[in-house]
Amino acid sequence: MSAPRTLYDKIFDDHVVDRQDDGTCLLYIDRHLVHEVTSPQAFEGLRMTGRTVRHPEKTLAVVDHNVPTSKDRVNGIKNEESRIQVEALAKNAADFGVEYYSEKDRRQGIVHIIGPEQGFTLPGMTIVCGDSHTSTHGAFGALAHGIGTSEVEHVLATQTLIQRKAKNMLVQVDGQLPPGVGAKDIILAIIGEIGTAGGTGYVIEYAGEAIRSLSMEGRMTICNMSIEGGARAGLIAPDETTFAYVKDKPRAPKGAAWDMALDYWKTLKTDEGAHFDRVVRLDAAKLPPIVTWGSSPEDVVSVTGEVPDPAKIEDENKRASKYRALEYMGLTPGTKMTDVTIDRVFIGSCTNGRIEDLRQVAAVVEGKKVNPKVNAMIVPGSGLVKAQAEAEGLDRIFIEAGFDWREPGCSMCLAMNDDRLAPHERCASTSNRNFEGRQGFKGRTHLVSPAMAGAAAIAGHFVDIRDWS
Ligand SMILES: CC(C)[C@H](C(=O)O)[C@@H](O)C(=O)O
Ligand code: SF4
Repeated sequence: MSAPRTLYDKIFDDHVVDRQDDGTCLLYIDRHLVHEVTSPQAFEGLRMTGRTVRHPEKTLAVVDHNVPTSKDRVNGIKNEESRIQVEALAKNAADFGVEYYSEKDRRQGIVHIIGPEQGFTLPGMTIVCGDSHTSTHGAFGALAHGIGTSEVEHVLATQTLIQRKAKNMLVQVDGQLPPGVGAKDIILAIIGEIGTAGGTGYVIEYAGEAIRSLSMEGRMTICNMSIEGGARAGLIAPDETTFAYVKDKPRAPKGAAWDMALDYWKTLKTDEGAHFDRVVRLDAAKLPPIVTWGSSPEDVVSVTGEVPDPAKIEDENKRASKYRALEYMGLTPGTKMTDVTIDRVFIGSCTNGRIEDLRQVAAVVEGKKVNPKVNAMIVPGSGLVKAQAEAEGLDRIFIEAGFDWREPGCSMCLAMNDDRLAPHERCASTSNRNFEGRQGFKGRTHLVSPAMAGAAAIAGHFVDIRDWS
């Protein structure tokens, strides 16, 4: 009998092409997603050395970061820098024979949303993209992580990647979530617990009753933010929820191939007694809705709590950095989070731009009006999410409430396109990063769940969604 292995061990082992004595491995890569920001030099490198893309059919390219989210984008992208990057990807994809979704394609969207939608993301696979939130795809029990541009070139040319094995961490979330508390609150609570460096050197497997009860959308929200907890990848073992989501997706296996795939996918779980280098436990039943107060995703507080006082932090450097965060955010210790007013709301991103997220927002805002002091936008994560939302009439609910209903893209998750905060504007955002300047120069970001963002848009300040009616 071989030693019991974790899910991560199994997927890693199944993809090793070569292992050196020092532990350096060459891993086979099953799927490569490409976007416009981190691929131009990679394609240029291939061109300069006269190489081709080794497996174009295992590569999928899409524009997301730079595309405007306004309706008139079909008439061309006005911002020159953005247009150049978008045009470069279109050309590179055509030259190298890679399938490409342009901003005019209804399948276009954020790279981490379209992979799963197309069935390009499947359990047991190794998946890479020149983007840190590639960890999202781990929700399917795939080993998925971000890579740098030189690695993008390496994968394009060889369909392999040089890797060292990471350590195993188990995050066990037991119990059932209370009403109004969701996947976003779980992952913010985990990051609050382990810190943004807590996962460094690990691949995290999320397990436990609360994780099992989540939809694929919720699981993607969790795995998406693994990188914010310092881990390069997060994993959730595939189960019936996963298989039901994947079935009949355009690129999912069909017929006999489906049956064979399913037999394999069912083996993708951590063996009884497998070793984890670190175990973190959380009780879902005790979780409140969470809001970040600072400029790091670990700066979390319950919505019923107050802006914390850094004076209580022992470590001098940490204390100084939290004072700086307070100043940047324009907040005073002791202020109740529900007294913090907001100027903007951003609902979207690869963390929370999927159909279930939008349904949660609709349930909260239906029949209500966005606070007149708030500018609120909803950006579907993909063209297919948008079409689904419109088929369900969610767009009507949003528009009638006074939300701006946009075209798909990364949008205000990061200030790389026209959607951005003005200096000092305060935003309730469903995205994953609240770093200084992330949503615009001097912009102030508070990370929250979709339901909490919807409620904040109506109220004009943070509210405890558990009291919402
Ligand atoms: C632009 C890209 C390289 C970046 C990432 O890697 O994550 C972006 O998607 C982000 O969320 O900051
Ligand atoms: S939505 Fe945000 S986090 Fe996701 S890929 Fe785009 S910029 Fe990165």
